[in-house]
Amino acid sequence: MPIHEIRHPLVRHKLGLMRRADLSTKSFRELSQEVGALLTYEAVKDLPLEPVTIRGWAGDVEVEKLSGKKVTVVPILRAGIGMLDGVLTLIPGARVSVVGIARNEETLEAQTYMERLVGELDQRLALVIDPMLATGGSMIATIDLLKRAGCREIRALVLVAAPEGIERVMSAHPDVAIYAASIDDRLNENGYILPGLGDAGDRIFGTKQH
Ligand SMILES: O=P(O)(O)OC[C@H]1O[C@H](OP(=O)(O)OP(=O)(O)O)[C@H](O)[C@@H]1O
Ligand SMILES: O=c1cc[nH]c(=O)[nH]1
Ligand SMILES: [Mg+2]
Repeated sequence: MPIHEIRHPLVRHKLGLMRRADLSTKSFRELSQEVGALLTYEAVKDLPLEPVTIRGWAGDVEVEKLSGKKVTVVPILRAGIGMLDGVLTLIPGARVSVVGIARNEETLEAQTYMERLVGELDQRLALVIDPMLATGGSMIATIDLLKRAGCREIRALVLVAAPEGIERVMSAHPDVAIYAASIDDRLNENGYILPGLGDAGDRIFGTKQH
């Protein structure tokens, strides 16, 4: 499955604002939601529709409505929460499956500490959301557990992705499409994305140590 870098001017502008080191927590949070919504718009552009006839102002008219594809949004704690409301703005009826994963800052290994999935996963499109795809460990662990739970249709939505992480996810899960607002240059020696956004969880939750 391909990687989609969303090169829309609104996405590029908003992501550019997020890269400012002195951006407030409030603005970083708002922009995470906005870019999350714009990524969603792209990621679900093939949702199935069905025709339905309704009574319009000049008589009957055939319109299209979503044919009821079930969706679950899967925020990876913590930072994925920062995109959740943006996704739900466009898909308000989606069920939310929460996965808690923290990266060990020394080994960079993803450690799962919580898993609360909704039902009927075999019938749902899962949209996994996390601002950062760095080594790819957290995303792979999430996709692994969704597949173990029966999910067959999974898409990953991230604000920034590193080429190293994209490659790992694509080779572990070639069926999963990735939607990114930006594919950045590389990882640094601590596993942070360059130029990146810094620690997205800290910036969304305001836990950054000064
Ligand atoms: O691709 P990876 O190398 O796995 O790194 C990316 C992960 O790291 C960050 O989470 P972190 O572990 O810092 O947790 P947090 O969201 O609770 O801050 C980020 O939100 C991703 O989940
Ligand atoms: O650059 C990075 C890498 C992992 N997690 C983050 O929050 N930022
Ligand atoms: Mg963090």
